[in-house]
Amino acid sequence: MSDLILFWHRRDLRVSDSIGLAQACNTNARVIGVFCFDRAILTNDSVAPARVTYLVGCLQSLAKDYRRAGSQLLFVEGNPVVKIPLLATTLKAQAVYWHLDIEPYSQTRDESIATTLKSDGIEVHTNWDQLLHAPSEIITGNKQPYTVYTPFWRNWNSRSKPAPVEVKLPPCQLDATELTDLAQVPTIDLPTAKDLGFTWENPLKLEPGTSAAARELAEFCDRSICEYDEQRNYPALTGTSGLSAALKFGVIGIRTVWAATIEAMAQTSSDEARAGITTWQQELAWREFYQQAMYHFPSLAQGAYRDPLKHFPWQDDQNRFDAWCRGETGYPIVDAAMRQLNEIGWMHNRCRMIVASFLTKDLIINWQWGEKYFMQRLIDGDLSANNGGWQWSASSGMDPKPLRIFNPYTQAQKFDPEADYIRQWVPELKSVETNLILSGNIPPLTRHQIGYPLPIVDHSVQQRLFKDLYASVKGVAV
Ligand SMILES: Cc1cc2nc3c(=O)[nH]c(=O)nc-3n(C[C@H](O)[C@H](O)[C@H](O)COP(=O)(O)OP(=O)(O)OC[C@H]3O[C@@H](n4cnc5c(N)ncnc54)[C@H](O)[C@@H]3O)c2cc1C
Repeated sequence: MSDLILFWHRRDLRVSDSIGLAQACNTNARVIGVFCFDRAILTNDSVAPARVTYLVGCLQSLAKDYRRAGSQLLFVEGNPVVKIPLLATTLKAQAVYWHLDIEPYSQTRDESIATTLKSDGIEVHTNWDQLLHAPSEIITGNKQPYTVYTPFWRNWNSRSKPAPVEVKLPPCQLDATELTDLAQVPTIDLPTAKDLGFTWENPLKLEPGTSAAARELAEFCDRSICEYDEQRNYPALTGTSGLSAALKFGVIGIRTVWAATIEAMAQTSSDEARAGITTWQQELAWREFYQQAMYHFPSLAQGAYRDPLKHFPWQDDQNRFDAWCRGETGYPIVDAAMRQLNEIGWMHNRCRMIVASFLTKDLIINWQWGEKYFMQRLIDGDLSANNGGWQWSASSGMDPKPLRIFNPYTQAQKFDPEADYIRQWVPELKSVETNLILSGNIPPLTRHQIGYPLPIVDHSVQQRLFKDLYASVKGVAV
């Protein structure tokens, strides 16, 4: 055994505020980082080019941070179950450190790797890092996981939160023998997204790397955290943080993010501002709620949580689905949102709820089709948040209000009252009067002239049909 520790990066692409990396660096050992391009993840059909492009950019920035500290980040490619133990044994590492994850795939993979490493006499050190509270920490009085958000939030919010962790990454260079041995693994140069088979030509919603994420957080705290309560629902405004991709890949530590909210709170005495900050903290709690749900109920990843929706007679019309994907349903707010997703790989939360309700309740298409399409497009695509959002919208998930049907017209009237967002993403509607766009009463001739489709379904008819189908599976009228 050498005095070398490997820190395996996964959803923690940073060298600051990192619990495991701080622990590794506090030993007297040498520490280097490793990232594995997992072929199983990269070749499944739910990968978004924008997400891979962001990931590669973040890895570039992480490698730079290692170099700046006089250390290094290694890259390997293949099956981590094979590659991580192979790298550790080749370098005769004394230990491998990593952060725990809630996803079923990651847990199975990690168990297998831990078993191999231990049988090779290599220590394994793991910590929870991506959550403010580990899944087992926030449980009901009966020691059960929460299945309803509000009591989860009360419990979660009542607990003190850990402060950001200081990391002192020491310089570490591999010696000549270690460098020669690496050829047996082998390590690779950091590939581009194109090398990995993904092309994303449009600008990214968020610049990759820790500095950009820190800047975005600071700007959000200056610009809009205090007005978050009023602004977060208006997609034409920049009223949200835009940090979702950074949080998904751990480009910023969750403790750092929380500390920023506490600081913002300390700097204001206005009740409205405090309400805005609290509402944003509640979004961070939603993120943790869905992660702990996935951890405790991994079958969520496979399908509906609620019984009535487990065998729902979805209509699954491929042509309607394709029109939804392209943003050509004839419903302006739905089309604007889907085109935003297709063009920038991100969609505003209000619009995610609108298009998800439209797909499931108006087109009566299985929510899992939408869940997958989102994963194929989103820069922030994340199993637990995406699955939670889709199950919430489909009324199949952990939510006490079972049937929620959004009216796309009233949603647009309320949240895009000047149709600015709609016109931004559906330019054919630029010269159409606002009230016609918002009410859906754009005359068929105008639609024809500007090349904008007729509505592919009638909202009131479909809403009735959905309710009838729901009543038939539930056995009660709705
Ligand atoms: C159908 C549907 C699918 C979704 N899919 C994803 C997804 O794949 N990945 C993802 O990160 N979020 C997803 N969300 C949640 C939410 O839409 C995004 O987190 C948010 O729009 C990201 O923008 P922001 O960073 O500006 O958010 P902000 O409003 O600034 O919120 C701050 C952070 O809190 C977290 N957050 C906010 N809302 C939620 C929520 N409802 N559930 C879980 N976490 C939340 C995110 O990490 C977000 O970055 C989905 C929501 C719905 C309704």
